[in-house]
Amino acid sequence: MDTVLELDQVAIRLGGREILSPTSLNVHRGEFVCVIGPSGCGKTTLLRAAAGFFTPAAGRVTRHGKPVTGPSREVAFVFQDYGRALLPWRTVARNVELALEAARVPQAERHARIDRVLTTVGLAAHAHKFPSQLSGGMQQRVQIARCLAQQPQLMLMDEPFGALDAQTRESLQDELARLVREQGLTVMFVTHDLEEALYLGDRVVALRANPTPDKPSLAALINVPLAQPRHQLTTREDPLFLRLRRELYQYLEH
Ligand SMILES: Nc1ncnc2c1ncn2[C@@H]1O[C@H](COP(=O)(O)OP(=O)(O)OP(=O)(O)O)[C@@H](O)[C@H]1O
Repeated sequence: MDTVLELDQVAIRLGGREILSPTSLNVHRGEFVCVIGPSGCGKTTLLRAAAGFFTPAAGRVTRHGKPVTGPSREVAFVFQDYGRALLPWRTVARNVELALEAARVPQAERHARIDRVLTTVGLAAHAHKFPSQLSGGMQQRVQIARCLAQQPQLMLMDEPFGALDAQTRESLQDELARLVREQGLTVMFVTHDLEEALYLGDRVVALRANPTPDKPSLAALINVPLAQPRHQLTTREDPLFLRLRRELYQYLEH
């Protein structure tokens, strides 16, 4: 199996406190791994360590077998706060273009690439609008389009749908799942919503807050062998979904 990301006994200390106790985890190509856990348990910290934003106090992070020493253009980050992630004075197309500018893609190739990713997320007709003219869900799709334009090896998503209403959240979940299937994306996705993690993930990592030597950060790592494509009604009613939900709930409680 092609391992994109490997965390080997990674510990993170911040402000003199061990936020993440030694944690090991592999993410394979084309895999969707969700990270859940109570507020403050270190989900974002784990994602940032994977992105190379933090130097681990112990252990090592490797991508395709090479040590991660800092941020890379091969990794795209999607933030919950789309309002701050997008530049309000740039149109949708020009916001997507930021990724191509950073990658020094020649001007002549940019238009076609922008058009392609905006079509992928259903925003081709809105290319010339400004973020303030779009709904929250559409703005989040612009952020996702910008990441796709980057053609990353790994997409790190930090509660990307946390600020959206329930209906928009469900349609974006399905859109993201489709993109991942069609484009073979590799995703690490943080959420505090256990059901969202099970609905989207091939595997779910559960972290616990306040780790101790006998209760480390990694509370559980479970496989989610639910059939693809998933469906908002039938998947969530599937007895396996309900059993895994109960299992994860118990891990997080204790
Ligand atoms: N730069 C930093 N310096 C010191 N402490 C930090 C820093 N960044 C995060 N922390 C602390 O690390 C802990 C974990 O934070 P993190 O944001 O990773 O948690 P989380 O699980 O993503 O939380 P939430 O679900 O609330 O977003 C928190 O107690 C936080 O206060």
